[in-house]
Amino acid sequence: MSEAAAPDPRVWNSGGEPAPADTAEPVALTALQLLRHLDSGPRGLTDTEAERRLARHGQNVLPAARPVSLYRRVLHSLRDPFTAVLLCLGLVSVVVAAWGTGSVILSLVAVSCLLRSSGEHRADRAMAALRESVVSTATVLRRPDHDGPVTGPREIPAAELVPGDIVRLGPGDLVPADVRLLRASGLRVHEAALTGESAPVAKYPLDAPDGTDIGPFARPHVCSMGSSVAYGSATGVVVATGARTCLAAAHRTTRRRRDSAFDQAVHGISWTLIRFMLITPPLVLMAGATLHGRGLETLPFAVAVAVGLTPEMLPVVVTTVLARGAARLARTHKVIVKRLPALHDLGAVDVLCLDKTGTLTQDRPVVARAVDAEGRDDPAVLRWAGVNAWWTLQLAELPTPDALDEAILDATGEEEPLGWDGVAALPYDPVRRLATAVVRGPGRLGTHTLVAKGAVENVLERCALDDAERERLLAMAAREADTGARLLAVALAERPARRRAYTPADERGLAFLGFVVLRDALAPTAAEALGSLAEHGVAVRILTGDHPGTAAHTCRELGLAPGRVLTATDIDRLDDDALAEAARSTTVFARCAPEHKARVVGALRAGGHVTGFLGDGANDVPALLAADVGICPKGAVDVVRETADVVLAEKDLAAVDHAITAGRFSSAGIATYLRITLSSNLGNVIAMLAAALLLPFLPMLPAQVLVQNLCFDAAQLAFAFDRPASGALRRPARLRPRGFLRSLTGFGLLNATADVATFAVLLLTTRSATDAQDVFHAGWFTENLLTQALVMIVLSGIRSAGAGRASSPVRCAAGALAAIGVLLPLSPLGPMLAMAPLPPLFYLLLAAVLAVYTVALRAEKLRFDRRHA
Ligand SMILES: Nc1ncnc2c1ncn2[C@@H]1O[C@H](COP(=O)(O)OP(=O)(O)OP(=O)(O)O)[C@@H](O)[C@H]1O
Repeated sequence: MSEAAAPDPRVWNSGGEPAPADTAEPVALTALQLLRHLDSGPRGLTDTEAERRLARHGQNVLPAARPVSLYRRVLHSLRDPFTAVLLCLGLVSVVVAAWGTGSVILSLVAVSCLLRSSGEHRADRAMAALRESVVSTATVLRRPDHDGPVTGPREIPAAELVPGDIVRLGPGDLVPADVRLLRASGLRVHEAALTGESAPVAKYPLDAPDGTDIGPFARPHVCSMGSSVAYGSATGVVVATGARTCLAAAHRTTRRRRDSAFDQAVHGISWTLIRFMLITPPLVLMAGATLHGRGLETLPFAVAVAVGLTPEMLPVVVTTVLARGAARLARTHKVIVKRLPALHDLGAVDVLCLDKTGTLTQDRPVVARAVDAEGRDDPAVLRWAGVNAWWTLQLAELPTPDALDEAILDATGEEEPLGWDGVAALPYDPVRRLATAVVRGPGRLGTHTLVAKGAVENVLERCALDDAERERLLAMAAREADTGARLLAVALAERPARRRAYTPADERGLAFLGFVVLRDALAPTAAEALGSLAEHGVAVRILTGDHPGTAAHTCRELGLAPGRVLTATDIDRLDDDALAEAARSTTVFARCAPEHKARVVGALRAGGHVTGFLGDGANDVPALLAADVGICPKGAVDVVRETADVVLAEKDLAAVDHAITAGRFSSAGIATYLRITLSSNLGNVIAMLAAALLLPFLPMLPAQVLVQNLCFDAAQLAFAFDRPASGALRRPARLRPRGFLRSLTGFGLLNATADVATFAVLLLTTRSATDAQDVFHAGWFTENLLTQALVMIVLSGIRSAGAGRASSPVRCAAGALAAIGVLLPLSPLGPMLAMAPLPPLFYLLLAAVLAVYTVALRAEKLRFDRRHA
């Protein structure tokens, strides 16, 4: 194809720019005209042509999905609330000509921005590399050059699609670009990410659409990038890719999530501190003016005290701890965390929702027998189930057999049900829990036979039966299910042949035929993993589409008491509050459609639980989005992998248990860092304010406060490389801002008391010195750094609830901090920072203060551990 004849890039630009006036609106083209317009055909593009189009149109990725440059990242990090406040304080210092304070604060901002952005950049690159291993693919028809034979559909990375490509869509596929439908079979797509509509929407081909502008996402014959196939299948032609899709034009992303538990915690802590930081300078100024008649000259000190409260390294430590935890998890257990904060949320999970099939069982069902309405073996029931499975798959645009269909086809042992021709199919749909094939028998041209198979309740309610007989059959099925069997009901109906399309409304008045009974063995690691999750304080909820009896039996076999099982009908009867209450004590929820799973997850979250959800089917997407952490196996359908936060190599509960433990280690690392930093900072600020009120001179000069801050910040980086304490954490680790900040008060007050005691020692030992102020400053500097080193050593074992010692990076950093604290005032730098050497008696008395402080700190730590055990 010549460049001139290349498809008009605006061909589907319906999200924004109007179509050019001199061309027909492509929306209104017939399918054939559109194929011609795109210079494509039903057999797809040639490989060479596809390559040329890829070079011309670029990769099929949304602009937002492109990597962020380091430069943009630095700019972005200035938007962090701490950095913004520091920046303001630095600028205020410059405005009042406090050059020293201003330049130290601004360099602090620069260093923390650089460290944070380079850390995030590295973490993102590592995450991108991990994500590549779970890249989305598309099923495309391409033909070799020079009219060679068609090679059949093949999988290519979705990013390589070009306009004119012919794609096939099946259940669970992400719609990889904007696609005009050419053929479809029972297709319904989820468009929640585009339109907010949670129910799946029917899509079907229109040969000659009327071109009325009904909005980019409302056209029934077009599937937009960002939607996903709920069920059914289709073949279509790609009309727009990447930045030219309606999704890109509408400036939306495919997923919008609420703040996770982690984001909420960090925001909560940050904003409380920022409020303190903002009220500190006016307080110091007012106190200085009232008590000592000081004016604006106190401002640099006031600013330095506010800076002293900031955990500047928070973003750096958080990013590094989470990125290292995620990398370790990928290396050791092949678990990929796609969103870093999800690692913390994993550690906080206290309820894990699972589906049954494939998680507790192997999802390798085998047919045990087929029985008629009286419970007698009847091979005809299996044969009809085979006809249904064969033709629903054959008539799908993209056949995606599930394990039940495969088991039935294996059991019938026939390549093709002889003599039966497929007429139409209503593919399996998890809401109707039914699949129907319409077939024509040998020599029966005037008759169509509807063969329905599906969940017992759903098939029986479509059968022409009196209530007593229906009840009898339901009870018979329940007895089988109570033995752990999975059941499919099969029913038939004969109808006069017709050309009109079949719809679910035709699945009425069926004649019940019998049940196919299947068995699915337990997953080998499930029982052990359930035990381990229970030991780690994680409650499990089973949300399954299967029969309540089958689900309860499976749980019992795995040692999980099922209690009273709630079904979808029960869930529908409960309002949100009642469901939240019921979800606290119910373990098994059966016959769940996708929205029931999402409602139960939502109810658990509303009840204050941090909830994880493990699923792999397209019907699990709403629940994955509703959960704090969505988990799926690598083999899950595209839309699930795209939606989930955590991807496992296999659907293995043991891997989830490992991931939860890894999340707890990371959260514990961050909490330890915050606890140590904030309690020291809080203690220092309280003591500094007290001293500023009582002393006739400033207790520390602004430059001294800032140098001390810099040293402490640098030492804090060691927490990013802290090794997790040995022994898994036994409880969910969630950062709760209020409780967390409250828990600091004890440590903060102890620190302030040690400071004030030193203050007394200093007054005692330096009263007669000629350079009393410089000696005082040096003494306090030394004591501050020594107490901070002590806090690092004593409190870093806190994460393991009593056990464990500070890891070596933390011990080295604490040692360096202590050395600087003692040596700096004695070094040539001392006089430059207005510090003078201290008398030996001071060191002696300081040692006594520190000894008492250590004992008190250990006692408070024990009390803390006991309270949190
Ligand atoms: N291909 C199919 N054809 C007909 N009926 C089916 C088919 N697949 C599943 N069903 C019926 O629908 C029910 C629900 O299936 P669904 O896939 O929602 O859940 P599940 O696989 O049973 O359990 P889980 O939710 O634990 O994975 C099944 O128990 C079965 O009765």
